[in-house]
Amino acid sequence: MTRGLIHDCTPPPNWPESITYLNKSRLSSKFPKELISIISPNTNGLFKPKSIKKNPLKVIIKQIKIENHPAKGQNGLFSNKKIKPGELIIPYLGIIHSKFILSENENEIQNQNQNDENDENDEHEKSDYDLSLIRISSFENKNPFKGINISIGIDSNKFGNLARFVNDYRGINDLKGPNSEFKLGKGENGELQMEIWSLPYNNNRDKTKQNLGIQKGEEILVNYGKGWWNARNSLN
Ligand SMILES: C[S@@+](CC[C@H](N)C(=O)[O-])C[C@H]1O[C@@H](n2cnc3c(N)ncnc32)[C@H](O)[C@@H]1O
Repeated sequence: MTRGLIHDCTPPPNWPESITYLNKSRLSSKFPKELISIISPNTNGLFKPKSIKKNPLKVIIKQIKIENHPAKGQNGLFSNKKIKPGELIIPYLGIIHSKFILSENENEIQNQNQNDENDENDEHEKSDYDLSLIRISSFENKNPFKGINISIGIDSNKFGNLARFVNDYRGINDLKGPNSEFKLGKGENGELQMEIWSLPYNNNRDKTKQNLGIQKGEEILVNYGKGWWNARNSLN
């Protein structure tokens, strides 16, 4: 039962009952207001993303039943229409959160912040649905917290949209590689957002082959990056 979950709008078919469906990202309740203008420079210190439109979406959630698929039994993101090379497939929505990474000489602040933020940081660090949005180094002019490095991420572990179901190509399409990629983009109100795009170039080993885009029924596959897999493998 979806008791207690307040979705932004009616979730798409096959949406899991325990996850809140979003049509725009939300800020974590602990997100510092000083950082809002960095992720949303045009909205006078407020975070006001527009809802994503349903109609242009060309992707669906499907449970994976393919025998030798490494994520068999889980869900994946699949195209239900042809997607051209270099096309925006879907923005990656979730909870936008921040983490202070303190410089060596800032121990005092580190201790002050530890109590309040540890629980939430832990939650996102353990999430398999957390992506980095932007990092701001301690000496950048736009950094309102001088001497502190800031990492802003987006986590769709408990709140998200279809994009949270994108799988990595490893073990699925090793020869061809990914057909899509994560790219930093901007929403309608100029807010930073992570997006999934079809690859604009030919990723096939055979470079004489033309990139025909993603065919109807194909799984959308990205490269999570070696760092993502190394961090998980070292935990096993
Ligand atoms: C962001 S989620 C992707 C959606 C997930 N399949 C689901 O149903 O919620 C990341 C998780 O998907 C699985 N996954 C994604 N790509 C994979 C791959 N190439 N091989 C094995 N598992 C994969 C892993 O369990 C990983 O922790």
